[in-house]
Amino acid sequence: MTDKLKPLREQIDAIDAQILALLNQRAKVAQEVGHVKAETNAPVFRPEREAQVLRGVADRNPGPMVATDVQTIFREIMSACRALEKRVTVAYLGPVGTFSEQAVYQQFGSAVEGLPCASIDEVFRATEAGTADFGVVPVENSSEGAINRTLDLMLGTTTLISGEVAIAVHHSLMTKTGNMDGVQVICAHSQALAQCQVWLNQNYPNIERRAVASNAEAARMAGDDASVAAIASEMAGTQYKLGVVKGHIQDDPHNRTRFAVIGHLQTLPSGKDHTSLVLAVPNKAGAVYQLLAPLAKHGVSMTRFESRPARIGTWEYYFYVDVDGHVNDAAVGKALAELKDQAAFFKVLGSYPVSLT
Ligand SMILES: O=C(O)C(=O)C[C@]1(C(=O)O)C=C[C@@H](O)C=C1
Repeated sequence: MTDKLKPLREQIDAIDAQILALLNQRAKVAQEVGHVKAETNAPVFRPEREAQVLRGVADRNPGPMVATDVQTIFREIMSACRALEKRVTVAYLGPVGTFSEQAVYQQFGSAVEGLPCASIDEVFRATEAGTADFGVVPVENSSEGAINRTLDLMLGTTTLISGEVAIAVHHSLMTKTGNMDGVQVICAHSQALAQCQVWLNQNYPNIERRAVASNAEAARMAGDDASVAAIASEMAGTQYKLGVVKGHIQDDPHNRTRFAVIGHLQTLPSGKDHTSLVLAVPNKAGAVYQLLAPLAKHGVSMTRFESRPARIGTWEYYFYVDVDGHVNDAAVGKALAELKDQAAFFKVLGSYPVSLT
């Protein structure tokens, strides 16, 4: 056995030496890129370029490595190279261990400075003020729909959406002991309680449920008190030394949350982009139908349509619309110019590469 392993391990050692040399060769080039950017004050993080590199390696991957694993490795390589240029700071809805934090690493890799914030409002404030270079905020969940606070804050922010990232959201029921003995309350963010309600009704109908600021906060509370069970990610459970009572308790096994990366960067076209807009129309019959006509006219597909009350006491709404393409694309540009002419309110939230996941 060991006789057979030895030459194979020698091969792996030799390949690793080549990988290491190549990684550092790449890092030196990235440092040069960093110097060029510093001279012109150009942005270090370029989401469109990173998306193109990640799509490219998946397209060219000969196997047997799985394309998504190759992307994970290259995301980390770019993250480490980027950190040699500048380590970007990214604000997110904390504390440590939230799905928002997971989204930060999914988008930026691990060579990044995470800045946990107490609320979505604070993520916007930190990014607007420049305390953080970017912010990551939840936009919608596949089971529960829009994250209304994020939509409301998008209206008035000076930041732009420069990227999007979607992650699978798997909830676990966890306690200090790994069992439910003596548990009096199940804590989680209201979204997580809603995403697990069928399972909770079936399994623990008589235990009180309490909404808290975040799932990670619930995990922290459970770590302090054996009468509290938390619904959170296993990552948060590890953080607060919890045992898993039951994993994957979300009602939808394909539960996902999409996050927006906000910042001051106008992302360039990557070849596969989305553009987000907010619109309002005068309150009259057929107005919404007419409003969207320019999209059809110029062959621009709408990928999302969401409405929010304008909160001015009348039955008026803001419409959040995502379309395929980038504002710099001719068809999107023409459609948006016509939309703008008709709308009572019009704001482009940003154009950015379509999420890889
Ligand atoms: O191409 C660039 O602009 C780089 O800075 C290099 C690099 C990379 O490592 O490939 C790093 C950071 C950017 O976000 C994009 C790509």
